[in-house]
Amino acid sequence: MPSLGRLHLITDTRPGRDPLAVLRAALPVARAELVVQVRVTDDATDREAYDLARRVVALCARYDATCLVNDRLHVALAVGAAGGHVGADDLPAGAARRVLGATAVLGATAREPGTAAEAVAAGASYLGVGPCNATSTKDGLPAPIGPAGVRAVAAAVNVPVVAIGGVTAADVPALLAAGAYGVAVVGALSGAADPARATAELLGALGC
Ligand SMILES: Cc1ncc(COP(=O)(O)OP(=O)(O)O)c(N)n1
Ligand SMILES: Cc1ncsc1CCOP(=O)(O)O
Ligand SMILES: [Mg+2]
Repeated sequence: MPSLGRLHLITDTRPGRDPLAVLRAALPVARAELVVQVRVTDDATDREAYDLARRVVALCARYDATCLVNDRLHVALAVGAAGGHVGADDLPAGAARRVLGATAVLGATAREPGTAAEAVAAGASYLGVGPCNATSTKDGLPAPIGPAGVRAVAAAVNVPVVAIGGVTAADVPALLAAGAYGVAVVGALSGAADPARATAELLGALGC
């Protein structure tokens, strides 16, 4: 399996956003370093998730980028995505691994070392760790864990740790120093005036 990309772009399907335009800007810059996670709002239908994921898989294939699907693993399988990402309200990591198969990329959300180690033992191949900072992109999150929280999780596992939550290029050096392998962003790219440039800034900070 090729190594996991370090820059994870999570689709922003909120009203007024254009996730495919952001993706088209980011892909030529980040290419195989980009992991695109198709994340739709909870009220989106499976058909809407499928239609978006199918288009993302096709775009990613042109650049050797990786497409994952958040939550809806049946959609991941249906579109031939490389894998999926699950959290506390989704299938447990072990069940997700059984659904996706042994070779798929499987991300699991973790905020502290104990649950992180459990997720890895159950089959997670990377961890999404956060929220690192405050974010307006997702409601109901616990308090930010900052680089210190990322450090605690990274020290407890032997899979890539992807830091998430209000992450900007300015945060990346401290997150890497804490043991993060990469970062996952919504707003830093979706809200950027120039998403291609913002992609290049994030990659530069990641040392890619
Ligand atoms: C890389 C990454 N990390 C964490 C999450 C959050 O997943 P989850 O806790 O299941 O919340 P939702 O994204 O499903 O609302 C993620 N998606 N990606
Ligand atoms: C889905 C998710 N899970 C934890 S924070 C977050 C949102 C990340 O978005 P942003 O990069 O805009 O803070
Ligand atoms: Mg989820």
